[in-house]
Amino acid sequence: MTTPTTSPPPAPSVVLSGITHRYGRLTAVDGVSLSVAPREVVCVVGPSGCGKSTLLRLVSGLEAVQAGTITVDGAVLGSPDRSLPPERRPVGMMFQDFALFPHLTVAGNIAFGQADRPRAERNRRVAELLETMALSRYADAYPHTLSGGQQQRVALARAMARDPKVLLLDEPFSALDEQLRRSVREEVVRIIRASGIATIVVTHDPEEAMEMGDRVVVMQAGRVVQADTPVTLYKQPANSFVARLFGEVNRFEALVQDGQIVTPLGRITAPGLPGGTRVEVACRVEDLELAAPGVRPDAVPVRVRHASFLGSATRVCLDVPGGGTEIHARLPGHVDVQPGQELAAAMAVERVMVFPAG
Ligand SMILES: Nc1ncnc2c1ncn2[C@@H]1O[C@H](COP(=O)(O)OP(=O)(O)OP(=O)(O)O)[C@@H](O)[C@H]1O
Repeated sequence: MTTPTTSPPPAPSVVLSGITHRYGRLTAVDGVSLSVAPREVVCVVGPSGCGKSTLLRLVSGLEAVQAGTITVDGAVLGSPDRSLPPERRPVGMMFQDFALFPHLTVAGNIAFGQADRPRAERNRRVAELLETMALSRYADAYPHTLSGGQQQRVALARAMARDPKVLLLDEPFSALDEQLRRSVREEVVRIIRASGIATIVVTHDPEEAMEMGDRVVVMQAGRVVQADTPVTLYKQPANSFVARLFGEVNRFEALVQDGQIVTPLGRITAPGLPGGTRVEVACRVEDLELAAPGVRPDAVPVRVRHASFLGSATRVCLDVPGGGTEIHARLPGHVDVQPGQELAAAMAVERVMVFPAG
């Protein structure tokens, strides 16, 4: 019998280790370690000011590393005592305002920054990228004559022109309107994956991070709170902040009593938690189940406050009589409920999350 073999995961291409960065007295990045493998897309997500862009600026060389090390394929790009200039780093960048040069054609924009390459090699690479991006027929067009999505692809081609080992995208789609954003995003991810380049995408949009990232790194106040696959982040968030980032939740503060947590929606068991522990119980709106009164013994009476039909789902706002608690449910499709209607609500206990009270 042969022993089944699994191929080892690829060695990380870019490795950030122990990165701390201060602007004066403000610590923008605080002890961040992160690695990205070839072919991997890692999304860094978090609220404004949590240090996402600073991380990218450190990798690109626009900021000098103060503490920690950044390597690509084992070679040091930046550390407190060694810093490769930005233009010598094997790093491609596409930033928010992907400013194309208006006076250069599409081909000229892509060729920009390759001046040190022999002309034939440069032309070959430009033609290759034009084809990859489905832009060949626009080679001689000027940027202002292109759609937003096409301009985005030119910017991506420019970032990839020097065959970087690492690609950095900072809020790459924020200039596009909602409709265009989705299709351009899909297209860009397809191109990046086919290229095999290790990619870090910074976004403040959790849905965008889940859609694009093989792994998503959640940052808060300069620190990595959790780095995981989108599914793990959603199902096993490290804390309440991460849980709320990836979807609307009902939250209750409660006390553990005799191995149980008493919530406005009934009791749940709390194995291993000592009595008197203060906890936060979080239940996603889609994990709140509604039934007619009296049907489910585990459900508590609730009253509909109002309901909104959202197309693919109905969001229902409910009162739990007695405690003054307001809760929300999100039910698939169109559900016909009326304000004032009496119902019963229960949490899908197997998916309820319990965190230490903040
Ligand atoms: N050059 C600078 N000088 C001083 N403070 C800065 C500088 N650049 C960033 N900061 C501060 O560092 C913190 C992190 O900024 P950074 O731009 O990395 O965050 P971010 O998560 O990318 O935010 P956003 O999503 O708003 O772009 C913020 O408090 C910001 O005000």
